[in-house]
Parts: sequence; structure tokens; C-alpha cells
Amino acid sequence: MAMLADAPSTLLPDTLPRMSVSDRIRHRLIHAQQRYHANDNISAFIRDGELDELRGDVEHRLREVLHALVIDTDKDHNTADTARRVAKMFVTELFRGRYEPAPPVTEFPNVSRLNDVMLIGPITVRSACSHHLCPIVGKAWIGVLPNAASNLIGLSKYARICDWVMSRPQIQEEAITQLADELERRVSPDGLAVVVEATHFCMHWRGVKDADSRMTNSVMRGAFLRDPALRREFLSLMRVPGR
Ligand SMILES: Nc1nc2c(ncn2[C@@H]2O[C@H](COP(=O)(O)OP(=O)(O)OP(=O)(O)O)[C@@H](O)[C@H]2O)c(=O)[nH]1
Repeated sequence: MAMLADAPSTLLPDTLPRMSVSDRIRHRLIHAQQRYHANDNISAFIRDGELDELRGDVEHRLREVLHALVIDTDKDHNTADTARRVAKMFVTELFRGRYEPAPPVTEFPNVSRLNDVMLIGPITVRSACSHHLCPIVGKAWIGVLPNAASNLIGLSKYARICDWVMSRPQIQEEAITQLADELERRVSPDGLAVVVEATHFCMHWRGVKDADSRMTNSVMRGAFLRDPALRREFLSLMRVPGR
């Protein structure tokens, strides 16, 4: 984790409650020398009840953004409630992977000592790019080669973990690494492969306005990295007809 140079010296304990909730959370992060980039999960630094307060803080600041955009939110019935809606959307939907702890995942021992390749996908990917906060939409495929010591997790949990990692402002290269790290930590497989193919609305909706391009990237670890035949098996399973 990065060391933060701007860590405050000491704050009197009774100063904290008077701070805005986002300043309080930031203070805890800085004090713990914890990184808080857009795609970091900071749930361990949020106390019970503070998420609602944070939504209110974001709403308040979004009102100021709309004001700066010279939109008359007092008289315009369409935007009167936009700050509240967008704040709720950011905190509890689009970026909830920053604020909520990881989904509960039951891990089962691999009693049958399964050691065949498993492919899970396509899993729907919904994220937002860190640069413009535009949508990223695509698919992910996960390949797992378990060994006798691996943990098995329920199939739906692959999609839940993927959604948790993607529900943050991301760049695709870092998102796929975070997803692979999380799966590796939980499953401890002999090999892990993750492929993500996604379209980036910052390229369609604005900027270069290229309608069809998409980005595909992959992470290959362990046996998938060492063994070209295994890699080919995974890639051919991904291309099963009908997908
Ligand atoms: N590597 C990478 N780039 C991304 C991702 N999502 C968006 N981008 C790109 O990141 C760049 C953002 O930085 P800049 O080039 O400074 O942005 P900009 O000047 O608005 O660029 P344009 O989009 O070309 O108008 C854009 O080219 C985006 O297309 C991603 O997941 N990975």
C-alpha cells in the first residue's frame, strides 16, 4: 500500500464527529496509511450507518456540480431530484464494490480431488471507467484448474465476486488483475485463467466515437501460464457455439 505523505498529525477525538462523513472516512484511511484509489474497497473504514450519511454528502456535492453547470434545479422539475438519484446510484449501485464488503462465499473442500478444467462464463461485466466514469459493459470468462488442496466455491459466487470487483471505477487491466487475485486467494487452484471482453462508452458516446471497438484482455496464472495445451483448451471452451 502507498504511504500517504499528507497524513494528518493528530486530531482531537471530538473533532472527528464534526467532520463531514467523507472527511471522517478519509481521515481513517490516511491514518491507517491505506490506499483509497477509485478501484479500492474501503468498506473496513466505514462504520455502521455511515453509508447513508455518505450518500447525503455525495448528494450535497452533486447539487453543487449541477449548480456549476448552470442548471436551475429549483425550477426544472426534471433535475430537481437528480442529485439525490445520482448519489444513490453511485454509492449503492454503480460503485458499491468500493463501499460494501466482499460477498459471503462458502468454500468447500475438494473432497473428490477434482482436477479437471472448469470454465465459468460468459459472466456479465458492468463497470465504469475511472477516467470519465462512462459505462464499461462486457463479458468475463473464468477458467479454474483445481487440485486436491483447492477450495470449491458455488458457481454463482464467481459472478458475485466479479460483480463486486467491477462495481467500482476501473480500468480494465486492473479490474481483471483484482478479479484474478480475489479468485486465487479463495480457491487456491493449480491454474487460473480470466478473460474479459468489454466495450467502453468513453470511446462510443464521446471522444473518438468509435462504435464497434472493444478491449479484450486476459490473465493466465499457474498451469494456464505454463501449459499451452491447457490454455488452448480453455480458449476453445470459451468459443463453444451459441455463445
Ligand atoms: N488502458 C485503458 N484505457 C482506458 C480504459 N477505459 C478508458 N480508457 C481510455 O483512457 C483514456 C483517457 O485518458 P485521456 O486520453 O487523457 O482522455 P481524453 O483526452 O478525454 O481522450 P479521448 O477519449 O481520446 O478524447 C481514453 O483514451 C480512454 O479511451 C481502460 O479500461 N483501459
